[in-house]
Amino acid sequence: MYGVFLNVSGVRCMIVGGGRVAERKASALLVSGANLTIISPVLSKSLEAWKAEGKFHHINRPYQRGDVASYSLVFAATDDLAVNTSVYEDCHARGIWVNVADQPDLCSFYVPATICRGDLTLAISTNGANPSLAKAIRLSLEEAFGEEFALFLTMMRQVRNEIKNKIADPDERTEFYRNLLQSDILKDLAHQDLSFAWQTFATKIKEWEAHERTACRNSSKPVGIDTDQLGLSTDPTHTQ
Ligand SMILES: C[C@@]1(CC(=O)O)C2=NC(=C\c3[nH]c(c(CCC(=O)O)c3CC(=O)O)Cc3[nH]c(c(CC(=O)O)c3CCC(=O)O)/C=C3\N/C(=C\2)[C@@H](CCC(=O)O)[C@]3(C)CC(=O)O)/[C@H]1CCC(=O)O
Ligand SMILES: NC(=O)c1ccc[n+]([C@@H]2O[C@H](COP(=O)([O-])OP(=O)(O)OC[C@H]3O[C@@H](n4cnc5c(N)ncnc54)[C@H](O)[C@@H]3O)[C@@H](O)[C@H]2O)c1
Repeated sequence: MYGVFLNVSGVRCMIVGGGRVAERKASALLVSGANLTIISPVLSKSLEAWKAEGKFHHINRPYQRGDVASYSLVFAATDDLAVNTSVYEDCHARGIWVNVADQPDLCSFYVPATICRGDLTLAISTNGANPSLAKAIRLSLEEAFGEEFALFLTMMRQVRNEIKNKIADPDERTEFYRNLLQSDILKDLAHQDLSFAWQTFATKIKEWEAHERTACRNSSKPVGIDTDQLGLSTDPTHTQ
């Protein structure tokens, strides 16, 4: 399997079926900004509520052959094997990417269990072998990856260009980020302490600049962050 993240914002997506599985797929698609249509004679309670809020277009009848024609991404999620197979055949004939809830062999893609923290997305797949394991791993990782990662990425987005300009060499940048992640910055953010986090960031930039000046004065030394010289431990449990 080849993992990708799809930009479905505004993309015409269709779900055939309106039960529990359709609801789970719809929820993730709507959060991602998909232009969603659901074909089903019956909708679950949550889907009815989202419909009332105008979140998707509902075609209130059973699937008819060819309904998928103008869609880019399709999910067959009825409880009827024959209907799901027809949806697959219609998509396959038109080169449309299709997910078939009850037949992994017919899927052109699987939906992974996902954790979203702002710009961070973690996706877990078992290649269809055991979705329950994917869910269990998601639940355990959710504890380890809190909202601090969303805050961290918001910060990094803001300073990305500045850092690129300041630290032009890609290897040095990698070293800088590695070093930054060994600092207290994520702990600061876990306590929602943004000003501490920015201070930690500023300290790391100053340390890099000081090192850069030293490197320029002593041209026989290779340019790069020497964590020993800075007194920084490479032990990830070490805190500054
Ligand atoms: C990850 C997740 C994403 C999502 O759907 O959002 C997802 N299934 C989830 C949960 C889940 N699914 C099932 C159970 C009940 C326990 C069990 O039977 O195992 C539970 C657990 C629960 O509900 O607690 C039953 C089930 N699932 C499939 C079949 C058909 C078959 O295998 O034949 C059957 C048997 C139906 C039956 O026998 O009637 C097939 C697929 N399910 C996939 C994804 C794809 C493979 C993903 C991978 O690579 O691992 C794939 C191939 C197609 C697809 O749907 O994309 C989501 C967890 C979200 C989360 O909570 O994090
Ligand atoms: N992939 C997964 O993650 C996963 C998980 C659990 C179950 N399943 C399988 O997925 C299927 C759906 O499960 P569910 O729990 O959502 O079922 P469900 O009974 O809750 O919902 C089925 C839905 O399909 C609709 N439907 C039936 N015939 C239709 C037709 N001709 N056209 C359009 N809609 C039609 C029904 O109105 C209903 O809304 C089952 O076959 C189940 O075995 C897959």
